[in-house]
Amino acid sequence: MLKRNLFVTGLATMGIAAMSSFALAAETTSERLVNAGSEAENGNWLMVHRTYDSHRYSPLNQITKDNVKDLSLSFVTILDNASRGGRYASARNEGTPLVEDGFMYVQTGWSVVTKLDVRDGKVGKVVWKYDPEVDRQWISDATCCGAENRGIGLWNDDVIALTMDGRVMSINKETGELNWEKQRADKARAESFTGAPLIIGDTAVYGPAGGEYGIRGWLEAIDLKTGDVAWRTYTVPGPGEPGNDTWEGNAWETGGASIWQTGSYDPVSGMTYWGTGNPAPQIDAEYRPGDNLYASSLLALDAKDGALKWHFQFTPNDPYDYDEIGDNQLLDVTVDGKPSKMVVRAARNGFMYGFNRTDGAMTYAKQYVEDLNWTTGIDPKTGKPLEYDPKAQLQKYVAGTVGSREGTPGIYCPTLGGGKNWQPAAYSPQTKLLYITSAEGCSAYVPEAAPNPTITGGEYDVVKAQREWNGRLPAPEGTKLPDVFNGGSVKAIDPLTGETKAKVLMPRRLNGMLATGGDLVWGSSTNGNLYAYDADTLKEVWSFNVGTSLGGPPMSYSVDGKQYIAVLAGAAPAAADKKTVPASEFFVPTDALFVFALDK
Ligand SMILES: O=C(O)c1cc(C(=O)O)c2c(n1)C(=O)C(=O)c1cc(C(=O)O)[nH]c1-2
Ligand SMILES: [Ca+2]
Repeated sequence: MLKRNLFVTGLATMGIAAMSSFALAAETTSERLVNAGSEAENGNWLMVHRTYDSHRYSPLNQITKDNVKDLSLSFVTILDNASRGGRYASARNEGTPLVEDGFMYVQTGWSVVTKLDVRDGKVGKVVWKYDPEVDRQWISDATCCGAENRGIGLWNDDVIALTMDGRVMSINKETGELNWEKQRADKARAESFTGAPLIIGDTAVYGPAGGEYGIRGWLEAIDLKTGDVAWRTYTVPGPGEPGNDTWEGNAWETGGASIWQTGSYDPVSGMTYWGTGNPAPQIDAEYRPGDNLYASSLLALDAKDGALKWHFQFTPNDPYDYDEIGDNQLLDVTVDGKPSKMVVRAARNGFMYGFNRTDGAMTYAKQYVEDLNWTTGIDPKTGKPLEYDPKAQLQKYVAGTVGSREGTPGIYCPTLGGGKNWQPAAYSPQTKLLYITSAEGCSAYVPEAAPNPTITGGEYDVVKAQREWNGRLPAPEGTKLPDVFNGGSVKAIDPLTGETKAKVLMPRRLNGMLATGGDLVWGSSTNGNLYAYDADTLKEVWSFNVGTSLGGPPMSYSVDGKQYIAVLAGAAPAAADKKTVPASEFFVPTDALFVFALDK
């Protein structure tokens, strides 16, 4: 296959003297990544959640509550035609741009990587583009959610990027040339890569999406010096391994527990924290009696060898599609006068959880969504939902919330998509609050028996399986959903207790959060708006509509002392977006970068 590399500046043909005028980017060493939150890196954003603790906090404070009214658009770069394909109206560019010393790196839906020179603040100059020429038809036909990307990584002189059709690529940062690529996800099983890799030491850590159609999930580290696999840990235990008995028969082989949002890393302990997706099939638990470890769980692993140190399962035998892939914030705090190392997580099942991140002991679980009906609470001792029955093979939770193949819908809140989904949270060390964006409301579905038994068995035609079956049917006409608020929210939560301190309700959740040093919190929407909120009150203090659906969460960087806010467009508008921005109905999905700064 021909690989297209467009060296836009023509750098390759210039002399050495001319080249020296291009400030060669410094190496992204592992030391810099460990210190990505230090003052020396204030202007940079070197990994998808900015720092290993996943705080998505930029200390830049030029833009404040008082002057944000003067924020304006600095430049726009169209990155591609909208990554349309197959069943989907557009790509979902859910990535966070990375910025290192005035150069930006982004990846869009069809896995194309672009390097831009953003130093002059007036235009995003494309330096190079690398197009891995992914199998677009396969992506459109066989993946659950279309052409999606949640970001990339930087390691030394290279960009580390994953493709939706399952490759790990190392691309030279200066030249945009491919160093090497490895096919790591199994297309025959519909494994694909949608989450960003996490660079730890000389490895990249990542795992595949594909939990909707029966993969056996895994997390893997690749040695970036050699391209060899350093370790792979399956997120569903095999025969003889602890937890395999939580799957009836051979259901473990296609048990899901995929990985599609990037984990966190504690460089002091060497532990890395990742969430896993739903057990497969997503709604119909009758295919997989048992708790289904380690699906819908938080895993703590040794980053050196992938050994599982502890796990916590949020929704055992999950009958709601409550994937728990979401981001996890690491916090070093003082509780009752004692230092405490925590990991916190707003779970898709509607509860905010705190854990001791050394041993996994749950410190609290508190409801954060407006409405939740599938359980009456979480047992503070066991961490299990109160209705959990350790002897049952199929959990029923609160009556009426789990549907049956016979046609009774399960009516449950939060919705199938959560609660909080992949859209990442941000934590501000100034306000000591965690900012999340969540869906509010309820869903109703009927589990759908597979038309033939092989469809859940792994040896199937993934494209045919996608067309024939998605494991659930809409509830029968006339089914009444609980009469509750239906939409989205942004909430400020005290991560030590799970208590909600401020909130704003809206028709649809945002694409993830950013917190900045000027006491602002930022979010972007498929309605085309970039929003700034007061970090204390969540009062909206500024917004701007870009005229096309934004897809990714915002980030912040600086060049020569000037602070910028950047965000990716590339998504389809939703019906609810019309409530806030009527014109969104006619938005044309566009793969683009929007960058803002104070106009002075
Ligand atoms: O189980 C999986 O492997 C898997 C993968 C993905 C994905 O990679 O986008 C999503 C989901 N599940 C999912 O359940 C879900 O709600 C979802 C939303 C989105 C999105 O991009 O907005 N992706 C996914
Ligand atoms: Ca899923």
